[in-house]
Amino acid sequence: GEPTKVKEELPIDKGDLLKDKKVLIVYLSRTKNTKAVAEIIHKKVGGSLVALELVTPYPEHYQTTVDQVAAENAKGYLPQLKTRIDSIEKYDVVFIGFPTWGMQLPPPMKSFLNKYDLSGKIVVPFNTNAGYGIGSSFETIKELCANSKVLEGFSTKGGVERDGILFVMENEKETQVQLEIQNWLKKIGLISL
Ligand SMILES: Cc1cc2nc3c(=O)[nH]c(=O)nc-3n(C[C@H](O)[C@H](O)[C@H](O)COP(=O)(O)O)c2cc1C
Repeated sequence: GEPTKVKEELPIDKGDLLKDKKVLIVYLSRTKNTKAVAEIIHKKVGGSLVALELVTPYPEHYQTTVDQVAAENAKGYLPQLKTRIDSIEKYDVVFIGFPTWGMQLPPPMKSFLNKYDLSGKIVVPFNTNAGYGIGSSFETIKELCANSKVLEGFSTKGGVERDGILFVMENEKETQVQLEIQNWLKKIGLISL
């Protein structure tokens, strides 16, 4: 298949935890809210930005996708990833971004964490959701990254696809989320300004 697209950004003001560290930001996004959060983080910490893609994408139809995800979660099914990360071992800090799906970590992220060994790395979760929160997703990351240092994650309200509200990361919401991300990255020691 075609190679995975990786966007590169230079870091601006690395905090102590990021000095001499290589950053990877991997995210899953259907309606681009988590993607927008990933891009804000990328601007602030630099590194490589990668969108997680599947061999067989989920359907366009919302409820069909909800039902498929529920079935996959029930069976522990791990969908096959199209995305391949070149030499995961070279990264020290791995951001993991995803929407809440069925109050869980989405199956593609379970696939990612099953496929790539993040032992010894710093793992940083981030999330968007329809207002019902992160569910069990951050806990699942801790379980699947038992040998990583999992930092405090970031979560914000994104779209509500069920109600036809898709992308919301613009105007005042975008400005607000930029500020929240700035404060969060500072709090966990990844940026200094
Ligand atoms: C299959 C599916 C299941 C979802 N389940 C939940 C949920 O359990 N709780 C919640 O708050 N939002 C849920 N949502 C809404 C998304 O988490 C929310 O719209 C998010 O911002 C989407 O991120 P994205 O734009 O990066 O795809 C679900 C969305 C989809 C498509």
